[in-house]
Amino acid sequence: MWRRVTSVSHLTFAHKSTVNKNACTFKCWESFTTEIPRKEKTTYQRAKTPFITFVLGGPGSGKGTQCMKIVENFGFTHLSAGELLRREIASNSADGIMILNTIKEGKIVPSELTIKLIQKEMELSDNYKFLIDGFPRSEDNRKAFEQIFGAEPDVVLFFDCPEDEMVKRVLNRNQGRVDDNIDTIKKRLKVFTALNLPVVNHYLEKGKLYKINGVGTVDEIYKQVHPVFSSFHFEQVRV
Ligand SMILES: Nc1ncnc2c1ncn2[C@@H]1O[C@H](COP(=O)(O)OP(=O)(O)O)[C@@H](O)[C@H]1O
Ligand SMILES: Nc1ccn([C@@H]2O[C@H](COP(=O)(O)OP(=O)(O)O)[C@@H](O)[C@H]2O)c(=O)n1
Ligand SMILES: [Mg+2]
Repeated sequence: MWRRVTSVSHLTFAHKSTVNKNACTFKCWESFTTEIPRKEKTTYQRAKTPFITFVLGGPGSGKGTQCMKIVENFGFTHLSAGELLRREIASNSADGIMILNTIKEGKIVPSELTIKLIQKEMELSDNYKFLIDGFPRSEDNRKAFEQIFGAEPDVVLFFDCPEDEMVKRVLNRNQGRVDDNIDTIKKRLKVFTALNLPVVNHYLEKGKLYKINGVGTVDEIYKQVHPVFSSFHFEQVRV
């Protein structure tokens, strides 16, 4: 039996907060003690602390595609920073035009704005497992997240893919995105090398980085991803 907990600011990130312990609140679920604890329930479920995965990689490296498989298998909530920004453009918000121009130029939207959108989605969610896809894309993104959330990610996935493969995939993506053209992709690749790789190196040094070879079929790549999450002993949604 499950009951909903509406205010859990006292639980949030308390175990790993270094900056701002009460910065963010979440909804989550708590089990009654009358239920016999099942063996596979994890420390994370019992502690009810958010489990945060950052999903990094260049444009077209396969982040979104692999996130869908992680959601299917492990029940994560997928938050794509790019999707949240595109949704903001579509809603004609005050920042819409600035976001659109930034995306067309392949540049990075101000961190506080992107983090506000991520934070809102996390607060609306009843889940505690989050995939934050396409974030942080710069050291500024990373530092602002740590400052605002008072926490670091539990896992950082990095999809390593050669530029020519990424360009090919983006140009074939066919989702009507304003940035899926050769001019923007060239700019995005430069921004990726200059701003995103330092973030990758940061997490490598911290021992949190799982580097995945992003070349191969979707299933071949997922075979490398799956053990990362199995090792945390989440209940699998689907085998
Ligand atoms: N392993 C793969 N091999 C070939 N194409 C892929 C692979 N993974 C994803 N794609 C395709 O490449 C494009 C970019 O993938 P996507 O998941 O959107 O990447 P990202 O989110 O990193 O930009 C999509 O059209 C997707 O269907
Ligand atoms: N943290 C982020 C993520 C995306 N973005 C913007 O959104 C664009 C598209 O991001 P995305 O994650 O959807 O792109 P893909 O890597 O999926 O192709 C980026 O090129 C940036 O302009 C950002 O400014 N900051
Ligand atoms: Mg994507």
